[in-house]
Amino acid sequence: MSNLAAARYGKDNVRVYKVHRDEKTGVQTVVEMTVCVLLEGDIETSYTKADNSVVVATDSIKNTIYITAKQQPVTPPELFGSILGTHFIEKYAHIHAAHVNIITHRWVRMNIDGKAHPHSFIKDSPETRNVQVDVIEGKGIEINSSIDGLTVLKSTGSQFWGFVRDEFTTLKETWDRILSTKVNANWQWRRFASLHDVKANVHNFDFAWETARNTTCKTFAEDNSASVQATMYKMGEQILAAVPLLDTVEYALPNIHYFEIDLSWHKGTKNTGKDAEVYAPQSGPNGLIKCTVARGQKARL
Ligand SMILES: O=c1[nH]c(=O)c2[nH]c(=O)[nH]c2[nH]1
Repeated sequence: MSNLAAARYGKDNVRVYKVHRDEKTGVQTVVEMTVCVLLEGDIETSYTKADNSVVVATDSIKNTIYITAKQQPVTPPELFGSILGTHFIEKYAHIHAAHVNIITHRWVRMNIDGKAHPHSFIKDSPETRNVQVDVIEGKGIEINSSIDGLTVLKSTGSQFWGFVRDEFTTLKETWDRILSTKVNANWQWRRFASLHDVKANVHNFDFAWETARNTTCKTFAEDNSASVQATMYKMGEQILAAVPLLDTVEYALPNIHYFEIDLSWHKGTKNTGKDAEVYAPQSGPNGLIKCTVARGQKARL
C-alpha cells in the first residue's frame, strides 16, 4: 500500500523576451526571463487514477505565461510572478497553490561614445536577478528575491587569522590575502496578504534589489575583512536596516581561493608573502560560507 505524499507539476524553462518601445523617444527596453510555474491542488487523481480531467496541461501553463507577459508588466519580477500565480489559483477552483520561479537575465544598455544606446544591450556577466513567488490560496503570497552569480574579487583588504589550530591545521594565518566569491544573496519579504498588497508595495522591489546589490559590492570592497563570515553578516545587517519589509537576508558565498606559488626553486625568485604577485586560482575545493540574518534577538541556531 502506498499513497501520494506530495505532488506539483507545471512547465519549466519557459524562455520569454519582452520589448517595450517608447514611441516618443525611440528608446527600447528589453527583458529576458526563464520562467517555471508549478501548480498544486486537487490533482491527486491524475497520479493515482489516471484522471486527466484535473490536469491543466503544462502546454496551457506555458501559453498562459506568454499571454500574461503580453498583457501585464513583466517588471519588477516580484509583481509579474504574483500576477501569474494569482491567475492560476483564481482561474481554476481546484488549484490551491502556484509556485512561480523567474530568472531574469542581465541585459545592460550599451554605452556608445559616452551615450546610452536606444536599442543595444550587453550581457556583461552571467549574474541573474531571481524571484520565487508562492501564491497560496487563503494564505497570501510569499516572495523570495535573489541575486545569483555576481562574481567579485578584491586583491587586498582581507585577512584570516585566529582560527582553530590543531593537528589538522596546515593553513597559515594571513593579514593580507585575495578574497573572491560568487554571490548568492536572497532576501525574504514579509508575507503579502494578496496581489493587491503586492501592488501597493511595488516600489520596494527594485529598491531592494539595488540596495542588496550595492550593499554587497560596497561592503565587499570597503570592509577590511576579518573573514567571509564577518563580512557577509555586515551585508545582511545593512540590507535589513534599509528595507523594512524584509524578514531575512540570506547569503551563500563560496570562498574562491587564490594560492600563493613558491617560485624560489627558480634562481631564488621571491613570490610569497609581501613579494607574492603570481598566484594560482583554484577551481576547487572551495570554502562555502552561508548565513541567514534576521531581525531582533536570536532565537536559536
Ligand atoms: O573567511 C574565511 N572563513 C573560513 O571559515 C575559512 N576557512 C579557511 O580555510 N579559510 C577561510 N576563510
